[in-house]
Amino acid sequence: MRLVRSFTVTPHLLSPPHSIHPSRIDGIESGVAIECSNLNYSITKKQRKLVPILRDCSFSVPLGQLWMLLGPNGCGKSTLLKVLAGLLKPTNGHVYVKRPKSFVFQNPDHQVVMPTVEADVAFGLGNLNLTHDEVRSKVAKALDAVGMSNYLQRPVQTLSGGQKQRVAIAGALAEACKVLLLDELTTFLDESDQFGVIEAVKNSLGDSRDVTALWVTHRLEELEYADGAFYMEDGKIVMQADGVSILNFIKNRQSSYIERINS
Ligand SMILES: Nc1ncnc2c1ncn2[C@@H]1O[C@H](COP(=O)(O)OP(=O)(O)OP(=O)(O)O)[C@@H](O)[C@H]1O
Repeated sequence: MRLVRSFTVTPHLLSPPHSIHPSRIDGIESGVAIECSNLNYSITKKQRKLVPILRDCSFSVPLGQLWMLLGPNGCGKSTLLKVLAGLLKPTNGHVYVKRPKSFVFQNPDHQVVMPTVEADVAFGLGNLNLTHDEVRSKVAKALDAVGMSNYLQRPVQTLSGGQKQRVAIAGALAEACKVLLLDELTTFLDESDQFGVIEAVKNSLGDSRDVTALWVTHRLEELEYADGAFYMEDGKIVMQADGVSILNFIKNRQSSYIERINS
């Protein structure tokens, strides 16, 4: 498991009964890549006081789609993504995420660990007993999916933030990842890098749509790329809909908030 850059979460990190509902193991057949029901996550503070962070979250993401997760600062987006990745164990409720799954971190400077693009994308393939040609072929295919084929021998320190994110995603794809969990990748990026990364994620879903992505963002303009989206507030999923409906919902909420503070 890679703790820096993207990492593929191995099955043993998720232990039933908290993480997999028995009746949902067949989620793959029903066309679902991610599914949560009544998911709660709380932290214990001083004097054993339980503080809820995620409250009764129920939602699903269909296979082969790019979904986005939005909500105000501190509403629980990153925590939810970490629960889906298996980094945090839910307090109760059920989680199903198709495997293998990879989590890509926000900071592009934490994404790449090897000196060249080729070495970095090949990094996770080391234990798989592959021939040199097989590794090269997987690396080439993954870099093609994120539009970075011409960067094979580039030293990673010469890449932009968005290019580093794309290399991290290629690393996950090379490892045959089926679900990408992407935590605010575009926060530190300029506009061209931002849309380069979104295009790369869209392309990563593949022609056969066998990869699914869940993308946490603050940037409303990214919603036009989404097949669907969630809006969270105070640890709850408030709405699950298409990108346009979520966009309108957030804009209405922002307008009524501005009206309230101006009145
Ligand atoms: N280990 C922890 N200890 C105490 N509070 C925590 C812990 N982890 C998360 N929280 C709190 O839980 C809430 C949700 O945090 P989280 O980072 O998931 O929100 P977020 O929606 O991703 O925020 P942002 O958009 O600012 O990144 C916040 O109020 C945060 O302070």
